[in-house]
Amino acid sequence: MTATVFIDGAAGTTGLEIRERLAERADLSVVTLPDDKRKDAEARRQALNDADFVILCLPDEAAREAVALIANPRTRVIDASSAHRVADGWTYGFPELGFDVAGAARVSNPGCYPTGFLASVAPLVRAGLVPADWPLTVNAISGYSGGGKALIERFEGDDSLAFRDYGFSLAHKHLPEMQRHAGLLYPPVFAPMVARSFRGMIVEVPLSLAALPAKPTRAAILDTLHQAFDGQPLVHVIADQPDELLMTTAGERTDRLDLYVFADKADAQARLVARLDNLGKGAGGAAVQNLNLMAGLDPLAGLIL
Ligand SMILES: NC(=O)C1=CN([C@@H]2O[C@H](COP(=O)(O)OP(=O)(O)OC[C@H]3O[C@@H](n4cnc5c(N)ncnc54)[C@H](OP(=O)(O)O)[C@@H]3O)[C@@H](O)[C@H]2O)C=CC1
Ligand SMILES: CC(=O)N[C@@H](CCC(=O)OP(=O)(O)O)C(=O)O
Repeated sequence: MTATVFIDGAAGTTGLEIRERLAERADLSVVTLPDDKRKDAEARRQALNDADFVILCLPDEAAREAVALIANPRTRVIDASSAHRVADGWTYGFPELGFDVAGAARVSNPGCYPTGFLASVAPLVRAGLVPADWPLTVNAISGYSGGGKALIERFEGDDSLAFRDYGFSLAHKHLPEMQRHAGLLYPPVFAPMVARSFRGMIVEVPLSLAALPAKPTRAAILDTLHQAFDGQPLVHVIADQPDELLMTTAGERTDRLDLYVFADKADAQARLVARLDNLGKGAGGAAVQNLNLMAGLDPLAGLIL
């Protein structure tokens, strides 16, 4: 019998992305609620407990409520929200970093910005090239779909809005997962921004190589990243150093995550740059990848490479 997958929050930005990736699948049966029932607690309780897998594409509070509604011990959960990313009993849904997603009953999808940050930084901390107490910073730019329906409406309802700089409280909700899963003593200083592009994301970590105790070269960093992601179909370590990286207003729909390492000729400074689609490996693509692994299906089914 094919496994059933209930998408809670299927009418939202991430929910729609997941539905599209699962639309042609014969190896899964997708369940969604009709519009007049999608926020009805009883209808959701039933769908949550009837499904083999549920994917939560909800705001954090609604995701916590959904988990509390599940009484069926066989129902396995993938939560796209930030409610459970450092919670006990949950597996962080980043299989390329060694988390055992396939065997997990509760999987929390990484945030979009942390996906880029962790891919660049976690292997370097694990290899001892960046010490756990190093004061890292992250500069990142997201397509406006990263803020869900509300931010899409804001950008698409106001042509004069070009760019948004935010996160000035220095308490962004992604900091705990960045710190925890990179193995850092301190959270990075995080400067997120939004551009007038529907989708797409660039996450950049500047590094003073000369100041680091291990004084790593660009070649050593590339080698560490290559080893970390060798054979991973979604994560690509790119040895080239292009002059520029561009985002278009529509953005590219992809589940790839591309990692670049830029450095000066003397290996004194570097910029680690991750490029992804916030709705791909940053959300919907990662959810489908994790679902494939948990259900023991073709790991790349439905993904956009
Ligand atoms: N957008 C992105 O790039 C990423 C998003 N995420 C996370 O995924 C989750 C969903 O985000 P996103 O799709 O962007 O958000 P959206 O606002 O686009 O969608 C959220 C959906 O949840 C619905 N909803 C809200 N409350 C309830 C409830 N109590 N019961 C049932 N449905 C409810 C909303 O209904 P209505 O349509 O009526 O508003 C909406 O359809 C969030 O936790 C977000 O942080 C994670 C990574 C990246
Ligand atoms: C552009 C924008 O507003 N982005 C969102 C994060 C989107 C996201 O990744 O959601 P998760 O936290 O569930 O991962 C923000 O900064 O709050």
